[in-house]
Amino acid sequence: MSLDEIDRIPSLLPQWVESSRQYCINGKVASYIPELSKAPIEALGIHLIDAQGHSMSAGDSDLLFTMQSISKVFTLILALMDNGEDVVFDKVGMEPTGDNFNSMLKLELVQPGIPFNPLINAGAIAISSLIAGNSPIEKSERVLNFLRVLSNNRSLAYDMDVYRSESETANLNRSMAYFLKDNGVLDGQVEDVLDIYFRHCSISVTCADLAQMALVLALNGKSPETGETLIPRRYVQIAKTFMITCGMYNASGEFAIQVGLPAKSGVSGGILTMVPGRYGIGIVGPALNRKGNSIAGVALLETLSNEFDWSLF
Ligand SMILES: NC(=O)CC[C@H](N)C(=O)O
Repeated sequence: MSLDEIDRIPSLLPQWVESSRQYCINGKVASYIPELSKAPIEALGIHLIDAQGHSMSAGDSDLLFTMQSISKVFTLILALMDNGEDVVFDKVGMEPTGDNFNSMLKLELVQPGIPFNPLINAGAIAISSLIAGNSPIEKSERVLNFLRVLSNNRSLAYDMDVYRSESETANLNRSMAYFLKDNGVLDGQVEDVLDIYFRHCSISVTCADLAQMALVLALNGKSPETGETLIPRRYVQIAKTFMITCGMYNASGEFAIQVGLPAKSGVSGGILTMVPGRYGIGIVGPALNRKGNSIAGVALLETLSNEFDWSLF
């Protein structure tokens, strides 16, 4: 951390959170998964950890929320570690869609059945079928354990209410999964694959958990505590590239211009981002903008990135 930042972040962060919080009223909490609609619309929290383990937080950083699409970054990494690049990129592409995360439009239009990338729902469902394990339960446990290691939090667990709520209402994801199965993209039973997907989306975290996971990516896969390699550098590179090109849905270009950091958002209002080599950052703000990203969270990141010149570009 540069001296300037050490001095300024802790004192400025609370006021930046409060000024960004005012955008919440222009956003909407997701409700297509009924349980998510219970989230507090005015909440905004942030947690930052630097490479030396110093942490800072402000606002509602203790709020628990589900990872949702943020988990897709880590199932991609685990699928790469389990199968290698050739197998994974046989099932999913490497390109942004420009469409909504749950769109089916290009699934049939371009290369039938092959999702454009692993961060849209269709791509992440295909990735769920590539997680190694002898049973759907074992596969889900491997994902949860991987995230427990990366977050350095052994008690990470599912939010079963959100899990059930999504599982009961996921007609669109179900239809995509059956379409993928029909095109030979999914291995195994469709419902088993969907169960793995719903479970990893419903892993419950705080901003500190996201910041810790992000810090591992910021350090190119190394544990901040022990220096041990938790993820091969090549797979971190792939994940970070997808975060830049597709991590903020079809607002990824705008986010790259305004903030310029690899990031992944989720429909519960979480954002995981990092300043490579320096910080892991976790944010929550359940009020979403029209593209589905945390409206206040994006505003807060724009302020931070501009103040400290964090853009990679
Ligand atoms: N954008 C998201 O976070 C979407 C994840 C959510 N579980 C879904 O499939 O719809």
